[in-house]
Amino acid sequence: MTGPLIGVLALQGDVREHLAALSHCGARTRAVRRPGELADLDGIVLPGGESTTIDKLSRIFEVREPLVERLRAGLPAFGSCAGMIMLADRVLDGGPGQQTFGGLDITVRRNAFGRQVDSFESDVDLAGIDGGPVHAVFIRAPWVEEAGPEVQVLGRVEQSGHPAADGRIIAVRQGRILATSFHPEVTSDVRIHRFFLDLVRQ
Ligand SMILES: NC(=O)CC[C@H](N)C(=O)O
Repeated sequence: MTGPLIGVLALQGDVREHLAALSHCGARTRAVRRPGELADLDGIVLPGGESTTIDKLSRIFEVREPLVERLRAGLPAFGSCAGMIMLADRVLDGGPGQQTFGGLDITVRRNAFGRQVDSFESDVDLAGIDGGPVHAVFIRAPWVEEAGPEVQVLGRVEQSGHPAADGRIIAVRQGRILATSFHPEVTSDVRIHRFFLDLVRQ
């Protein structure tokens, strides 16, 4: 049996880390830069990086429109950090003219944790992820400020040592779209990638 074919949008960001985690979990992978590379994908990962840059490059590479269409048509997707921003229908504190691909009925706030807690790590319990909390790495991360009725909240920051961060939504799922504020791809814990592959196979 061959694994599902998962693309990683490879315009900017931590593409290699996602490719490695997906391969480790048995997926076939493809770095995606051009529209034609979307054709036969079973799912796509939008990496962490810089959402304003990914937005601009997606238009320059003319991959934005076909990707938005595939997402609307139900292509399963997982976005981490900047990838979460790209999947959000609404962004607060976006760059000038910043656009997203959309797909998740959420409002995200960019760089939400602010200067005091710019980057931090915290153990978080996530619904649907067995085997104990996930060690979450946040790097100038967004949080989910509002989530629509179809969105399942999978996790929040708890007891991080940063009162301003505690209680904030940092992992969500809507149908077969998954997003985390943090970067599972920079740790050796592949449970979230496995969870995504289970969504793809559903
Ligand atoms: N680590 C990240 O992906 C940071 C996201 C970045 N702050 C953005 O706005 O896109």
